[in-house]
Amino acid sequence: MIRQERMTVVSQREIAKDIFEMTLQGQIVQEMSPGQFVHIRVSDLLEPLLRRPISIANIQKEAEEFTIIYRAQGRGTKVLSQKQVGDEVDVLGPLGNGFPVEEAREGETALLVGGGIGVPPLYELSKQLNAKGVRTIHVLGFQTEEVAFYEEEFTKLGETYYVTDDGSKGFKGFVTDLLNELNPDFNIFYSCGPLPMLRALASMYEEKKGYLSLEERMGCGIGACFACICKTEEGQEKDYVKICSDGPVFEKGVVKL
Ligand SMILES: Cc1cc2nc3c(=O)[nH]c(=O)nc-3n(C[C@H](O)[C@H](O)[C@H](O)COP(=O)(O)OP(=O)(O)OC[C@H]3O[C@@H](n4cnc5c(N)ncnc54)[C@H](O)[C@@H]3O)c2cc1C
Ligand code: FES
Repeated sequence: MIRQERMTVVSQREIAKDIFEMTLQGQIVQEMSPGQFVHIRVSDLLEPLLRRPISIANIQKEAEEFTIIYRAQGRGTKVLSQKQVGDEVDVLGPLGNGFPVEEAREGETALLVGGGIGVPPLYELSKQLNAKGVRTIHVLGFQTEEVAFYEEEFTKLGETYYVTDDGSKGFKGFVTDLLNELNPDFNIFYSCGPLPMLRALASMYEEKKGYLSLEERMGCGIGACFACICKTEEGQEKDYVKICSDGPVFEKGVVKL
């Protein structure tokens, strides 16, 4: 069930250049699953008015806490990065349909491919896959070393590779270049990141089962304003989907990339 709650900031730290990790406490954590997102009103003032959509990166139900990882780039996310421990934040969520963890079976291998600020939702996904006995391989792409994060966290969960545009950390190039070299053996893939990366993966692994999380500019976040519509591939039930309420995660082949 979608709810609006004033959640309390329990930690906030900069984990890479302009990349912040914020943990919030509140009751809606109980409803969260990997790949879903929250819609955050960053200020009680009139400006900035629109909420910002941010993925759920880590869920700790017992403590009623969840974590987001976000890049402070524009007006809204910069305001968010100034919040202090004890401040309250207006959160709407959890929103959307997340990654189907049940599609990977115990003993199978899942390939998780992330790019930039598409990496955060893969962390909770990997935790839940590992908890049910699925082996995970993580391939994480960033522009440079200074904006890369969570190496220790992902490495604890499975085989982890970093890829940077300039080679400052790990492999130099695109995640697809590394995947061509690695040629990993896996049963299913999950991915979140920039559209060109998702497009390249979908055509590279045409014969595999895969799920892609899409990012689109959003208004309401709950399916009411049509700000986030995308065309579907031919043969689909609907001609378009709303990323916020039908997604953000779709099976490969549903949305025209
Ligand atoms: C489902 C979903 C999950 C996301 N998860 C994350 C995450 O985990 N971490 C993270 O850093 N970012 C994430 N993003 C992107 C994030 O929402 C934007 O970077 C952020 O809204 C930009 O706001 P701003 O205040 O920095 O920029 P501004 O330029 O001030 O934003 C102006 C307006 O444009 C919208 N906007 C700008 N860029 C984007 C974008 N790329 N996607 C959607 N709306 C945008 C904002 O929501 C706002 O309404 C996600 C986006 C979506 C749709
Ligand atoms: S953001 Fe309003 S319909 Fe998706």
